[in-house]
Amino acid sequence: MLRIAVPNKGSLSGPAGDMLHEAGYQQRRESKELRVVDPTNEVEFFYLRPRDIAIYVSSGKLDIGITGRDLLIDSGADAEEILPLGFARSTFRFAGRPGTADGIEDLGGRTVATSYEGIVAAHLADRGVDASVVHLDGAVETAIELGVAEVIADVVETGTSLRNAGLEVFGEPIMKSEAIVIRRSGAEPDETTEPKVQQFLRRLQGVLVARTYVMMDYDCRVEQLEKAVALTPGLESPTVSPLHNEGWVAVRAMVPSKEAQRIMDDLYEIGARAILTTAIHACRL
Ligand SMILES: Nc1ncnc2c1ncn2[C@@H]1O[C@H](COP(=O)(O)OP(=O)(O)OP(=O)(O)O)[C@@H](O)[C@H]1O
Ligand SMILES: O=P(O)(O)OC[C@H]1O[C@H](OP(=O)(O)OP(=O)(O)O)[C@H](O)[C@@H]1O
Ligand SMILES: [Mg+2]
Repeated sequence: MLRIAVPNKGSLSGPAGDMLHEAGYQQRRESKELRVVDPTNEVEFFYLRPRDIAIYVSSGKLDIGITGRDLLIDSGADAEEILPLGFARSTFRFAGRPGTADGIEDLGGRTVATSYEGIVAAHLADRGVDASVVHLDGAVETAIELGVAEVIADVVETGTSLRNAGLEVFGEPIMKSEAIVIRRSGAEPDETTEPKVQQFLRRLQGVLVARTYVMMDYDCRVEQLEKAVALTPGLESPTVSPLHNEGWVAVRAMVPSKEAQRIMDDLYEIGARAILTTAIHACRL
């Protein structure tokens, strides 16, 4: 059985469970379950604290795990990213009261509060800045008002938490993060688990593609086909079928969902008709 670590709480937990469910895996029914065995797919899921997942995976006790890129780097664990998953996107940044600092070069001799001590200490050391780092478990924004630190380094998504605390980001972003699949670094591919790992990754990739692409169908005149195909090149190449009406063809291709409306407008402009899109529920590329 493939042994997989899944976040049990926090921002990663809900979307990770949804993605695994969409990929056809059995998931826990209530949030207190620690382990789920999915015998059909020969997979066992362990629900663990997101921060601990890289440690379990690097120890080799679990084959792969889902965590945040920032958590992986912060842990310093010997594990590597093998697939980005596109959710729990955030940026890790310095912030303080307006006017506190313009960049990292102003942080010498000051105190930075953070839940990601590993990332912050390494970033400061890389740039030769000698600042103290105070570790806090969460609600780091409040550390400034309460005088524990002058500066914080934290996860920023919408910026609402910072605004509510009267803080502003400064300097370059420290890193960009999102949910990722990880495995032990430099692990020798194992004959029995490797095919299962690859199947798991293909399933998740299928979900990512189904979420970001739609299927587009339309009819167009043969003379317009080259222009139409340039607008909808598809992943390999579009399917083109003859229509009963001579001089017309039907075209079918996958297009990025974000661009679907613009592509439909452009196709209409060059004379394509009966343009429609349908959702993709699952796929293997
Ligand atoms: N508001 C957010 N938007 C997007 N991603 C976030 C957000 N807050 C945290 N993350 C991401 O979630 C991961 C941290 O998960 P973790 O469960 O440790 O903290 P959390 O989501 O803040 O939950 P909690 O603080 O309730 O324990 C990191 O990868 C981080 O980048
Ligand atoms: O930019 P925003 O959209 O406001 O999101 C970022 C905030 O979300 C997380 O906090 P969470 O609610 O998890 O509380 P925590 O600080 O205690 O972890 C993170 O630590 C930031 O504080
Ligand atoms: Mg949090």
